[in-house]
Amino acid sequence: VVNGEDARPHSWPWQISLQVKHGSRYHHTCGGTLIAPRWVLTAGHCIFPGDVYRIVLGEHSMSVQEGTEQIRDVLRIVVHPNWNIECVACGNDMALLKLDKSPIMNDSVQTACLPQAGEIPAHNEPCYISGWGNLYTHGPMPDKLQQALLPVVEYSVCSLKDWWGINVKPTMVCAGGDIKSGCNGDSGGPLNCKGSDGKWYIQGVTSFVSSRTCNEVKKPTVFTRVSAFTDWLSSVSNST
Ligand SMILES: CC(C)c1ccc(NC(=O)[C@@H]2CCCN2C(=O)[C@H](CCCC[NH3+])NC(=O)C(F)(F)F)cc1
Repeated sequence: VVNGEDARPHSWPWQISLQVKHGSRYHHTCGGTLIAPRWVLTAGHCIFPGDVYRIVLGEHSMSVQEGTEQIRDVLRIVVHPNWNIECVACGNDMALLKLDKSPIMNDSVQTACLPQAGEIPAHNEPCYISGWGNLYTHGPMPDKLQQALLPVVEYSVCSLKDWWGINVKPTMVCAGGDIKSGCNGDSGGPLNCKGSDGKWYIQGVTSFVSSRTCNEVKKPTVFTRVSAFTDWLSSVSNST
């Protein structure tokens, strides 16, 4: 997250760290969201066949064992059938990970709310991106979970030719577009938007930013729009 701030610890209790095994050690590779006791939602582009993953829940500082961390193995990975790593502009950048067993739900680990099917976040709706992605392009990873307020940019603006043009689809959500943005390592994490009921809904899964610089003006962070995939999400997470 570029130009964000330390999140209050565990204030996004559905945020997870997806970690990949290299040799004998695991390291953070993507964010994700706990959407059901045994299911984590992340980005399709975070998943590489043959890699071994684990999920860390209740995390805040990567360097401090706070005692709130819970680690789970991944039993099954379901990447969206229409995700194509060669075409991030085509969308469908989503994957579901089934945990070997449910984490203990507490103040540091909770499931997130999913939006209604077809619900479109309004222009300028205040949403927060959260993640342990780079603090700036080619910059370091933060130790503590970061967050930044990214106002939603409606599709009619985000698809303008000097914005994302045809690279953005209606199955995506744009947010930000000035000095704050997601950055590499925030992939797969949530776009947290407060509903009129005061609850936080996951309206997006962090998908892409400008390949020139994470916080390029008129290149908002682009998210997979969760409300376009509610049928797929429930069909998979209700399967065995
Ligand atoms: C739509 C198309 C023109 C396009 C637009 C932007 C990009 N961005 C990028 O490639 C930049 C550079 C590093 C990774 N990256 C990204 O945007 C990667 C997804 C890459 C998937 C494709 N390989 N996502 C992230 O870094 C993010 F934002 F989710 F945290 C790639 C393709």
